[in-house]
Amino acid sequence: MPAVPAVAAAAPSVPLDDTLFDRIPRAALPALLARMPKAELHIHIEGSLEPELIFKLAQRNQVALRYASVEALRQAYAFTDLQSFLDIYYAGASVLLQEQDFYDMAWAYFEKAKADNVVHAELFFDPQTHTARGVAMETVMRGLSRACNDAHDQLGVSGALILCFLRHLSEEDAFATLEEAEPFLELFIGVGLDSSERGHPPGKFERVFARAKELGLHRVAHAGEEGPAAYVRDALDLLGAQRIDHGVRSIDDPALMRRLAAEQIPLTVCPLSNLKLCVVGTLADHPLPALLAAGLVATVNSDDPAYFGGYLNQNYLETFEALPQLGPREAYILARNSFDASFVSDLRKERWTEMLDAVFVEAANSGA
Ligand code: HPA
Ligand SMILES: [Zn+2]
Repeated sequence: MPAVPAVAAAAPSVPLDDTLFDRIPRAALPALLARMPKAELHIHIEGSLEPELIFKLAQRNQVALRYASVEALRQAYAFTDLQSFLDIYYAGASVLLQEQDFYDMAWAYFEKAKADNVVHAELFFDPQTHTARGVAMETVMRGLSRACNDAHDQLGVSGALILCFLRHLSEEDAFATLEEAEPFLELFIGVGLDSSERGHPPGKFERVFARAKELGLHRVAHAGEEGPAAYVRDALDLLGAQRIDHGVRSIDDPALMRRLAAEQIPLTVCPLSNLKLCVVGTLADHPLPALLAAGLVATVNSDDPAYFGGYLNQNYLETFEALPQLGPREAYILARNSFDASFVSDLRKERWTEMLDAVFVEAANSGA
């Protein structure tokens, strides 16, 4: 018996007939990847803070930085693991103080998302990083949600917010954060779990995730990025996670792979992040093709694009360039998966799928 199920059982239906993908030459892939509509489901909004904006906000708010210039800061972006990145990421976020700062950061992201033909983004934010510095929960919430509203109205990109608990902090701190966020329940759609994974298993947050469920919130969790496949199973069983962020270490556990495929649990995979944080040695070694071949609902995302070398289209482009197993069919499936795995209505998913189908039919008919 094969270790994992075949792809056909779980893959989304494809437009028209399957030969459509064969009519699209590989040379047309970069333009197609860029042009196709897509959703982004794993982006830490604080990780979209570009060095230029960090310096601008530092000046505006009179915050001292450890780096003398934009160039010096950028040069520090050489990471050996998750923690080496997180240290710089939290330092960068220290310039965010006013509602307008959070707005400016999120608006800058939405402009990049629009350019990448992202139709919908579900943004993680880390309130504890800000409330610990004396910034009010309301300041964070209002700035980010105003940017989401304006992105919808002015750019036609929809956005939703997911509040992440920092897993290196205590359960008590997470509970206090959720309580502080309760007056703003209409401004965010779910909770997540991020920060240092090793030594902080999902079980630590079982009760706070149960409370989030009671409040009617969606639940996602980072698991299996640096931590073991067992953390993915714990995120499902103990936290009731509806999506797994990263999850690439699931590849080590055939039984878990079968479960993820059977239950169609989406994984929000971030290839450039995995490369920059040394989760994989090269993109050519990335498990994305194996995850897709096993019938998992894998998606491509940027994680912390200002730190990891690119926004969403750059992730697609570099990943497809490095992995010849990925072609037009996989591009279609990844975009479809991004819609299917999002927390929106079936009607909206259908609309985006029709747009996606039209782009692929046109690419097949023009042979380019
Ligand atoms: O990739 C990540 N992993 C965990 N926590 C994070 N916080 C921002 N990015 C990440
Ligand atoms: Zn992440």
